[in-house]
Amino acid sequence: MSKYGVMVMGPAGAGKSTFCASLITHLQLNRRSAFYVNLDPAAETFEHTPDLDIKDLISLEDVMEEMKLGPNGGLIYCFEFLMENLDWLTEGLDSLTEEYLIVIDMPGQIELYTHIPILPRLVRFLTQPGALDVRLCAAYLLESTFIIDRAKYFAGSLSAMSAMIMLEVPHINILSKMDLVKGQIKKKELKRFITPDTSLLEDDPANPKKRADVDMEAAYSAEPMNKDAMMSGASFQRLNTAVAGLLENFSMVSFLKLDCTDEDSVGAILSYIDDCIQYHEAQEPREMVDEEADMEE
Ligand SMILES: Nc1nc2c(ncn2[C@@H]2O[C@H](COP(=O)(O)OP(=O)(O)OP(=O)(O)O)[C@@H](O)[C@H]2O)c(=O)[nH]1
Ligand SMILES: [Mg+2]
Repeated sequence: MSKYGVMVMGPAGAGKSTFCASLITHLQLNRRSAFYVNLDPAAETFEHTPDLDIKDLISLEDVMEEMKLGPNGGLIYCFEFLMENLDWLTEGLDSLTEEYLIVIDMPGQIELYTHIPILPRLVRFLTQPGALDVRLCAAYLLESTFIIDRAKYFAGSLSAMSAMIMLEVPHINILSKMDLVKGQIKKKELKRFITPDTSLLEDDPANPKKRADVDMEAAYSAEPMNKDAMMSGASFQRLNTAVAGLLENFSMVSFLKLDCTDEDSVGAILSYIDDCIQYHEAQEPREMVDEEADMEE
């Protein structure tokens, strides 16, 4: 019997835990079963108490103190420890039926999603047929305020693509906190950020080529004079163009929009997740389940 789940990932502060909480509330309101797994050993407060919490296995505080590690090294240590104690996950998840949506809240350290091979191993373990066999969807959150700074938006999109390629499970990318940009940017303009491509750099306000008030000779001259100039200099623009071109060529990243304060928005994302993992195909018709329960009584 398969299980169904979503792994919520993304950089620090992207809104992962808030999304997990809104998703669980939405599932509960719709009479669906959720199982909340917290894999962030640094998380302290929760809107919904986790059903399974990595802190019961290992504490980041203890690791930092005993191993003399900083928060990032400590987190990697915690994940390595988790990988050596996967029975803990098996025991926690084994009895779940296909009715449940397992919601996994991940930490925000970007190292986890880029160059350390722990996550692919964890995902392979969770999805392994014949074992836990979780049909897993990865949801990668990026904060929508990033779109104001094109360079940040492309860097974030690149990390989303890197996670996508690394994990090899159905994947959705989400621009979170849409309520923060809705009033500030026109709808038509917002639409352009659904799929990252090089055209977004053509009218980048930070691109000196596009700014009449910038002395072009100076902007493209050899050495930047200060940090701001460095972030808008010619080599930086070339780098951004290359990154944007890469994203366009791969044509893998596109974003769904999420506003956690809006129930419909959370519901729409849940529909995408359900489709990705074919959740509904595995469910018995609800009426039949209810009837059977009535007959047994
Ligand atoms: N306006 C608005 N704020 C949000 C939204 N989602 C999250 N936030 C805020 O963003 C901040 C970070 O949210 P979290 O959910 O803790 O983010 P996270 O990705 O879990 O953070 P880490 O676990 O530390 O990486 C909090 O102050 C939230 O209240 C949203 O949809 N709209
Ligand atoms: Mg969090």
